[in-house]
Amino acid sequence: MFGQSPLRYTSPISLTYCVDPDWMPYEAIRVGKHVGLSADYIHLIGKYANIQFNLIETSSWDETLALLKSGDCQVASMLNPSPERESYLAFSKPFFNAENVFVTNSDIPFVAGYGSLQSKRLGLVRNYRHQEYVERYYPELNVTLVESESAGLLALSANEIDVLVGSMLSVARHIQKFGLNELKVSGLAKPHDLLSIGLIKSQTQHLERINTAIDLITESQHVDLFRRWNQMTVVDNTDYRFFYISGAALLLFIALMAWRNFYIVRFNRTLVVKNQLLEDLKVELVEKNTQLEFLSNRDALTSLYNRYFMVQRCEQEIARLNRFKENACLVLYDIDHFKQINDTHGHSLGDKILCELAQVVAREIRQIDIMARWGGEEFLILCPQTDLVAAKALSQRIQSALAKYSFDIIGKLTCSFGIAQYADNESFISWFDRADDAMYRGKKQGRNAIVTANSAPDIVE
Ligand SMILES: Nc1nc2c(ncn2[C@@H]2O[C@H](COP(=O)(O)OP(=O)(O)OP(=O)(O)O)[C@@H](O)[C@H]2O)c(=O)[nH]1
Repeated sequence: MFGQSPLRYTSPISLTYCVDPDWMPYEAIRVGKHVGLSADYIHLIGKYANIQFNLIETSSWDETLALLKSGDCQVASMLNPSPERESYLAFSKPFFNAENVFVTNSDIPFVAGYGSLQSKRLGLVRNYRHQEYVERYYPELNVTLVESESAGLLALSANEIDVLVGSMLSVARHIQKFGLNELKVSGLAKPHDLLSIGLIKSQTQHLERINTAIDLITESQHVDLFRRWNQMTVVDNTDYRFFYISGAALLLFIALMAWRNFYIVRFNRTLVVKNQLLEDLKVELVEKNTQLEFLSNRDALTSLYNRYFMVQRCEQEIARLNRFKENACLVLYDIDHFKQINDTHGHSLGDKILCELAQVVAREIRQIDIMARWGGEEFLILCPQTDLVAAKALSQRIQSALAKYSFDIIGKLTCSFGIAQYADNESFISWFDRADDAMYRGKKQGRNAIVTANSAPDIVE
């Protein structure tokens, strides 16, 4: 898998090295053999730098660090620089970048950074660079040290800690390996890993040889190695039921609102039409009522007030007269020999003559006078604020108007008039009867007469 590269260093050298025995996929010792990503890099760098790396087996990272400090191990195959480590190691160029992550149980949705972990139990691998980092920058955090990332993940699973910091590739591998599916990556943790080779200070002269070898590693070789050791499977444990239910509820709500809106718009339209209809009906009703009022008060043939209305109006006038002690007269007039007109010219001409007469007389009376067709060819005029002299003058005016007027077909006609002035506290019947009596006396006395009726003897003109 590794391509051949020009060897600049012909004189071979030999160095002892140590690894983290439990940090897969970065590195580990399995059956006495160095395996993992750093094993491939050490092999490649050794080949390019002409260095024979001899593994010294350790059982923990602590032991590895102790052997490096004592000088028994001359090289650390893969580790991050840190201020503390720089006191006894020189570091090569970084040859592998990796993310560090916060791992939690799935009930913690997101970890924004160390600052958000105040109330949490934070797990860190003993002597990993993060311990040094947290002690320096976040000394207030509640830290629990674990022996390795795998031990930390098991502690997290057993709820002994709330959050563990580890390298993305290794924790992902351990989660898969142990089937810890309730755990998940909840955020990125600083600092970012820049993995290098560490050389003890007494061997610093070989650093250039190692850095040159690192430079010879091509991009495609880096990618090959990454792919070989990164077999991370992303397990999505998100419970989408809530989203589906919320989405369905939202859609249902929107549909209900749209349906409601549709019906409100339709209902409003119907309401507008119904209201218009109601308005039209109201107008029609007012018209009909006006018509009805007119019809109920009027004579259908002549359009004069009818007897019913006249009786009511006279009763009102009587109430007023009794209170204010004013004069008022009734003038009752009847067409002379009307039967002959009907008999000679027919009933329809008789009707026409009645209408013409109503118009001729209406022109002669005052605005405050009220005229009604009392029945047949008989008419009654109520004259408020009028004494006998004025009523007589009115009757004469009508008489002269008739004398001048020429009716259709028949030419001239005359009427007989009976006049009665209202007497204090008199009933309408009594008042009318006196006028009626006067009018009939006029008939008897030869017709075309104006006869007054009062407490004095009747005066015949
Ligand atoms: N055309 C027509 N005739 C009517 C109407 N109402 C009553 N008459 C007629 O009026 C006539 C009244 O006749 P009479 O009561 O004898 O009175 P007259 O012929 O006028 O005689 P005097 O009143 O005594 O002068 C009758 O022929 C009725 O039929 C009507 O609405 N139209």
